[in-house]
Amino acid sequence: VKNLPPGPRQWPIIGNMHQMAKNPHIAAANFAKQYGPLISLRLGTRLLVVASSPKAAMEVLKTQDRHFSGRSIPDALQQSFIDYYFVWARDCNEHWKSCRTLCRAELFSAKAIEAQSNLRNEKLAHMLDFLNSTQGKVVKIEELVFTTLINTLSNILFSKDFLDLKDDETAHRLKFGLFKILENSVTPNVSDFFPIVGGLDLQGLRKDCLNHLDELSSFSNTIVKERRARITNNKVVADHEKDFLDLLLENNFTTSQINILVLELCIAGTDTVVTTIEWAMAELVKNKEIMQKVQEELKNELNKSNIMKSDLSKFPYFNACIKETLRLHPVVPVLIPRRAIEACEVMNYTVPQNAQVWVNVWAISHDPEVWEDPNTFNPERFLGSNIDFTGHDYEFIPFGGGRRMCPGLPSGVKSLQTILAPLILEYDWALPNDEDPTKLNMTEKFGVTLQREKPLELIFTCRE
Ligand code: HEM
Repeated sequence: VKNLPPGPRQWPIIGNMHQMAKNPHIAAANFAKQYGPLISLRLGTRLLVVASSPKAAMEVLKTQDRHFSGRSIPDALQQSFIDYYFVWARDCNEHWKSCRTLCRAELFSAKAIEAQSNLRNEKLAHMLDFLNSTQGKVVKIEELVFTTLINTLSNILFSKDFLDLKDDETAHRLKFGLFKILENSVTPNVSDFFPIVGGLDLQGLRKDCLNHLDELSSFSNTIVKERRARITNNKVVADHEKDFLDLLLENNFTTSQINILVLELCIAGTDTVVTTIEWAMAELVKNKEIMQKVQEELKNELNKSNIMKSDLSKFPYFNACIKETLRLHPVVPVLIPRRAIEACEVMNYTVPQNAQVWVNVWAISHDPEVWEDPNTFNPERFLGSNIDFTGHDYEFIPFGGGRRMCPGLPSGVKSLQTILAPLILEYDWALPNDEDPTKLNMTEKFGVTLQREKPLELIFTCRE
């Protein structure tokens, strides 16, 4: 193809694979410094185009949104039976559209979020009770938050808890399974780079995914079957008692379609929020003055008895801390890769059909030409600023933008606010073994979600 975006020299057969191995978001950011905001790289037979400036991001997510609305299904998810399709892994087809429309109306609209608030508060109260009973002990933040989120979600979907806070083992199994599906689908896979060997599944990722998909489907399978039986027995449920499962059944979703959508929501809606909360808490432990400031802001108006009923979006500094966490630690660092469904022109270059396209949110967030002192956690930068993550300010796009933007944004933000606020207001946090917070290790580990290399552990003490 003529007129491709510029990029580093490509080696025979492997192209640039060896240069992108460990931290591809950082490698791509470094190439962008050398070759410009739109670059091309080759990973085996696959062409990868990376957008790394607000303008290039706008071209991908707005100007050419339709052209870049495709996804490539990772080989690990190419299962032989077609019912196993993840909405995020598919092109914008009819099923994708109906899932998004239904989710938007029934899970993520302002009305839906309001209707979920009692449930959310109930699960939050369980979390705080659990913390009160483990005072002085080391708590793994990811497990605590994961169980709380999964139970909130499973109640919204099915009116049932999936997990028990005291049952580490099942929580661990579920979390591990969800994580493995996600990890397998982004692990560099020879089958993706050289489709000619795809059928061989040389790394066994496809098989491993299938095993986890099967195991995890069993969590929802039984529930779906019971519900179908109830409907067949003509048990009438009042509209206000219907949950998301009732709606899916009314909309003629098959059991496999339901299983996969549930899994999808669990994968997309837990890891992202858990990781962001971990980063936010790590930054607040590390930056004592910021923590004091946000505590003061919340303390002025909130206490144990009114916190669950309050509108948490009205606390500017608290929300600036959330935004700054999403800026400095964008949890989906290169968005979910897009695929060009047709060739198109971007910034005077040609992006051929089927090229994979990344928007390097991490690079934009860490670019000193876009953000002053970009590596410092400084919530103040968002005070008095209109910049928001709604997908229109291309310097700050942690939820992506355009037609494939994260549909779960309202729910994700609500979870971040409702989980963080009581933890900040009601507890003092300390690191285990009297570790010095200013020296807390902040190393990242690349994946679909940019996690902490070392999971965060804290000891909570109730504040008076
Ligand atoms: C801090 C929280 C979250 C962040 C930062 C986040 C970020 C993202 C990003 C960057 C994308 C890709 C967008 C693109 O390609 O332009 C995405 C897609 C998606 N997210 Fe989220 N997300 C979060 C929470 C959630 C929640 C709570 C749910 C649901 C319960 C969810 C469901 C989805 C789904 C289904 C997609 C795929 C959309 C599609 O392909 O059309 N996310 N998210």
